[in-house]
Amino acid sequence: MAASKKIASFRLPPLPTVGEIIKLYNLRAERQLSQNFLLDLRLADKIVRQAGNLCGAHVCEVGPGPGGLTRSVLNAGAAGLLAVEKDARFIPGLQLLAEAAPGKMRIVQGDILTYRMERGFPKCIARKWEDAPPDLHVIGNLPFSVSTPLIIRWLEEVSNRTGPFAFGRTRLTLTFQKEVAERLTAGTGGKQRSRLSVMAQYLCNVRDCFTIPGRAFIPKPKVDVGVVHFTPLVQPHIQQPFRLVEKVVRSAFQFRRKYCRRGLEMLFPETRRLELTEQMLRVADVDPTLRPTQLSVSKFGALADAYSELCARNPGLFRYDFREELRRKRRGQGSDSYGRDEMDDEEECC
Ligand SMILES: C[S@@+](CC[C@H](N)C(=O)[O-])C[C@H]1O[C@@H](n2cnc3c(N)ncnc32)[C@H](O)[C@@H]1O
Repeated sequence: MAASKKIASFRLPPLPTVGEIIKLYNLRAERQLSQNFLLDLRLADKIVRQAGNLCGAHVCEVGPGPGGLTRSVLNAGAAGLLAVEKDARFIPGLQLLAEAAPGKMRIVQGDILTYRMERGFPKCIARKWEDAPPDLHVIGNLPFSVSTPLIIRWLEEVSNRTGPFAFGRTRLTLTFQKEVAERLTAGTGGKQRSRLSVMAQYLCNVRDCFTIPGRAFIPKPKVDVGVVHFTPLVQPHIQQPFRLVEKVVRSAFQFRRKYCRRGLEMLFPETRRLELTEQMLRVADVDPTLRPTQLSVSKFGALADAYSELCARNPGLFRYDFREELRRKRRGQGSDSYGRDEMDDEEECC
């Protein structure tokens, strides 16, 4: 009890402000690296509060940059902070923070896309998947170009219980372009409902915490920023391998504004397309005239189960890729109108 109180009351000693650190080390934001810094420490505290109680917790901060969020994590009483930063220019400023919080902070200069987080924390903090989440949090304000591929990778790792999820149901608190945050949290029938909504929500409890206006960052990005919190579910809503679920969901959203049947057809080779699509929809009890945005996660679960059953009965079906078939057709017959129609209609839905 006394120990946790001591941790809770930790405050960083007086330090140069984030703005002063930026000046001191000449840390001009690199536009091509989409660097936008948060200087307002009250906002940084607000983001960090979304993670929950960090007293005595371990935290991996991705992309600490000049250290605004880093200060908030340390002041929230984290026992151990691992900061993974790609840009070497930020390391001296981060070292200043590490010295001000002795024994609490480690800095890794590296790329979060390749960093092996399993190795970053002591094994003793791991919890069983069914238990409460471990005292490990991932927090970050990353460039949008990194946060979207990263969340897709982390969702796959949730399903495989690897990476940060080798320790249990590790919680994530991350920033995204506002529109992506809305997609991640959009419910069935919602305007922003997309592939990303289904993939995130079948594996995690996803919470859209709040929006930060772009003007809060320096330099100001063109869009506002959404803070999203993820807690992996004990039992995913869909009990099929991640790659299979992704294939079904991706196909359904291929033609976002059309009946879901239209996209799902692309799971099957042309010769058996209508027959197998009809079978899948019947077994899954899904109305073929619903739009993909109108399908709930449980309907996607029924579709994934039905598709898995069909794959078990039709060897080689899972490997079928309609794009390959299109390419073959094009090579054989030149560019045919069927192929062009298919590709023109595709939409970016992630
Ligand atoms: C949008 S800035 C935010 C900086 C700081 N967290 C803040 O809120 O002020 C993104 C930071 O992530 C770093 N970064 C970008 N890509 C990264 C990657 N792949 N791995 C680790 N850090 C990365 C950038 O160098 C930069 O410091």
